[in-house]
Amino acid sequence: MTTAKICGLSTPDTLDAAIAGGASHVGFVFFAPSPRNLSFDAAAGLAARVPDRVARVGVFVDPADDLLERAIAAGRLDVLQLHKTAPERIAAIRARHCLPVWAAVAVKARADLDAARPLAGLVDRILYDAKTPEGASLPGGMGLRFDWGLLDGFRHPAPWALSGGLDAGNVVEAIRRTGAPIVDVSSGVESAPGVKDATKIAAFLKAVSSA
Ligand SMILES: O=C(O)c1ccccc1NCC(=O)[C@H](O)[C@H](O)COP(=O)(O)O
Repeated sequence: MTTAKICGLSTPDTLDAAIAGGASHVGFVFFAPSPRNLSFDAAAGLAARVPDRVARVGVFVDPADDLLERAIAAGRLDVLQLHKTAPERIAAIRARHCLPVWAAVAVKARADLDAARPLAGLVDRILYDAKTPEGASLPGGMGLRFDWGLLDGFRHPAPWALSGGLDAGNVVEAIRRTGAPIVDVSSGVESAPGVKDATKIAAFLKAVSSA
C-alpha cells in the first residue's frame, strides 16, 4: 500500500486535514526563501497536533547544525529531509542528529539518477523530486513533474519516495506507473504558493488510498 507525505504544512486546519485523511508523513519546511517556511514557534504549535502514528519530516536545504538542532526540538522531528546536501554532509548530519535521513535527488534526465548511487547505506530514503530550473529560488515545491519513465528498471540504492508535480488527478497513475511506496506533494494541494487547501489535501489522500 502506498502512503503519502503532505509537505509544507503551515496551518492547524490543513495539518488536521492531512492527519484526518490518513497521511503517513507531514512535512515542515525550514528554509527562509520558501513561502512555506515555518518559525520555530509555529513548528512547535503544529508538532503538538501530530499523533504518534504520523511522522514529522523537517525539510532543509544544506542546513547548518544550529538550524537542525532548533528545528528538531521545536518541530519534534522524526525525519530529516535534505535537499542540495553533499553525501559527506548527509553522513555527518545523520551521525550527529541520530534521526532517519531522506535525501532528495533532483531528476530531469536519466543521468540525474547517478546522484542516487552514492547514497546507498547513507540515507534511509531517497526522494526523487523534479529538478527545478537553474537559478530557481527553491529546490522543490514548485509543482514540477519529471518523466516517471526515467525510473523504469532503475535499481534503487535505498527505499524511496516519489515527488514532483503530483496532485489528486495524476497520483493514481504515478503510483501505477512507478510502484512508489510513498508519494509526496506540496503545490498540488495548494490554492496558491504556500497556501494549503484542506479540500485538495483530502482529495489527494483519497486518491492515494484508492490506488
Ligand atoms: O516546498 C518547499 O518550499 C521547499 C523548499 C525548500 C526545499 C524543499 C521544498 N519542498 C520539498 C518537498 O518535499 C516538496 O513536497 C516536493 O518538492 C514536491 O513539491 P511539489 O512539486 O510542489 O508537489
